[in-house]
Amino acid sequence: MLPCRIGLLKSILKSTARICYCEKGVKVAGQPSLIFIHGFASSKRTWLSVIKHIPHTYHCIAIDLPGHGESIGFNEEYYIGANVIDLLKQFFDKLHFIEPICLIGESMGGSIVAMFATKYPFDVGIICLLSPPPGEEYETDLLQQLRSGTYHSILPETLKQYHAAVKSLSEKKIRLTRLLTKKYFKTHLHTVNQYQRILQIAFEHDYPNLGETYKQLKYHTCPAFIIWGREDKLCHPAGAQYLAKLLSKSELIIFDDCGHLITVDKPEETADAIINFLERNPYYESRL
Ligand SMILES: CCCCCCCC/C=C\CCCCCCCC(=O)OC(CO)CO
Repeated sequence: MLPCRIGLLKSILKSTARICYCEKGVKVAGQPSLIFIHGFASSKRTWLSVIKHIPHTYHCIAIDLPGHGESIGFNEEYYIGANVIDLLKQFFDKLHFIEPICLIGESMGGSIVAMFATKYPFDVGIICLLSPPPGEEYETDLLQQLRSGTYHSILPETLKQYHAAVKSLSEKKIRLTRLLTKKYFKTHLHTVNQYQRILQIAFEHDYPNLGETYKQLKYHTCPAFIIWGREDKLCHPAGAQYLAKLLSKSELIIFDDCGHLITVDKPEETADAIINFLERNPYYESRL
């Protein structure tokens, strides 16, 4: 089991921010720490299924983003990408990593990884992007629907919407027991308004600039690993090729029988693929 810690930050903004995180292993000289960033309306918990397959010799940290999981004490300013990036920078500085980090982000977390890498290139040694929203050029119907303000496909509020959401985001035959469903409605329903705000702000501020953000990545020389699910209905799989072309040292893997939720559909395969990529891209190369 991963111990949970709270990193208390005197924030750049008025309020005090707390980033809650889980940690496995210790920092190792010559090896990047792996930092996992979850997607929208998710939390560090989604990574546990992946991290349990990462060898103990690696240092892993999974964080809760502002407004998510057990990270608390935020105001709306923290839902603006630039502020999230600076908050993460402060947080990483406090942890005193010995090497440039390996940043791994799923979905919206992947966009955050891309934004972080463009703003603080020297802090980052390797990036892994798991089906990030590829920007307006590659928009799916589902994403268009979200952008126009209909959120139930990822923020279900009724039992029917909940079943439909799970079905469209994952290829796994998840047996929705009453316990699982009850848990969702207990933990999520009261935060629906907050999540809606996060989406509104993201679509207003950062989403329109995603194309530009990804384009800036082409000046980035760190190795980049892109992972996608062939059956992704939310973030278009064409985004995989698009990003792979933009990034100079990139590699791409597309999982069959895999929807948008890669950490649900292919947790072990994801861990294995990331470790394999890291071992084929030794840390010293990323400094060149
Ligand atoms: C904390 C505030 C961060 C603000 C920074 C925003 C930067 C990104 C800009 C726009 C993203 C729009 C979101 C598109 C849908 C994401 C789908 C997604 O994450 O899927 C989840 C399941 O819900 C998978 O785990």
